[in-house]
Amino acid sequence: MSTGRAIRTLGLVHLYRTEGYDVAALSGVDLVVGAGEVVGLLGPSGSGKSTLLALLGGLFRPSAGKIFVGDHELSALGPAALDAFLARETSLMLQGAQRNLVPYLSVRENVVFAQEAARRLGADVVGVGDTLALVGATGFADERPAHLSQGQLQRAALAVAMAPRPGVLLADEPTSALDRSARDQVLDAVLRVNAELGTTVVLVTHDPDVARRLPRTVTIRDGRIGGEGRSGEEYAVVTADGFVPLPAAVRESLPPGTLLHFEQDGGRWVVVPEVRGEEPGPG
Ligand SMILES: Nc1ncnc2c1ncn2[C@@H]1O[C@H](COP(=O)(O)OP(=O)(O)OP(=O)(O)O)[C@@H](O)[C@H]1O
Repeated sequence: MSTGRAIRTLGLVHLYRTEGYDVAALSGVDLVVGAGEVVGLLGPSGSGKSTLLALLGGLFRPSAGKIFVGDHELSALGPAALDAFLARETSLMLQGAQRNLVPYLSVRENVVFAQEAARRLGADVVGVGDTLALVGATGFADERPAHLSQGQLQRAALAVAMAPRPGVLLADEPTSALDRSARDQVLDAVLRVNAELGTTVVLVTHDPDVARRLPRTVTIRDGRIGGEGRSGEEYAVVTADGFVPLPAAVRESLPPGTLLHFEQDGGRWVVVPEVRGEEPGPG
């Protein structure tokens, strides 16, 4: 049985360097995901979700900041040690299930292929049949990707991701473009992986129905953490440098430049906007 690994990022910044200008995809993300937790990453298109997931999966290194998976800081590992660590501990399901599968191999052969690659890098892998059964892929294990539905492709990609029994599963929109029944089957499979193996899961989604089934969601906005949802309750999150992004509804009623008082009321903090006209005049 695999043991989920905790994830922690500190001041994560990522710039894409393109010809002529740089794009700041992440501008300081401090995120803690507990071992064995399931977290959904939400946010508008272009807010930085895929970039965050790719950095957690070691696809590329951050421009600044640190990433810890379990006790290891990824940027402190050299290339060979990083490859071996990621092969054992972290699986990244890329957006678009087919990108995770070898097209001329059956689902079973894809899982065997992934296991062999992981074993060469030191992973302790278990039987293929168990992995296929875990994600509900036994019934189409001998089919090639071209013969599978979109939902089956996602479960096949999940089987490949789980082949090395990683401590962390990262999934980029595994339920997008699926009908409701296929979406529920994929989400059920991901949640079963978490429940049975204790794998830590971070999953990007745009789907409010998927988000509602997750115990915790983190919203990325403009490359930062813009808020969190816990069992349906929405929260603002204080960043490591003391900033609090205002929820969208609050922002609409507080234009830029609004002055705020923070007043203590028993055990609570109350935020009181300065009423216009009460500012002290000159002299
Ligand atoms: N390879 C790249 N080169 C240059 N800019 C990029 C690259 N990849 C992403 N970006 C930019 O970085 C920002 C964050 O992109 P990212 O794909 O992480 O967002 P996202 O929240 O996952 O979006 P979506 O929901 O549309 O997938 C965007 O402004 C995007 O245009």
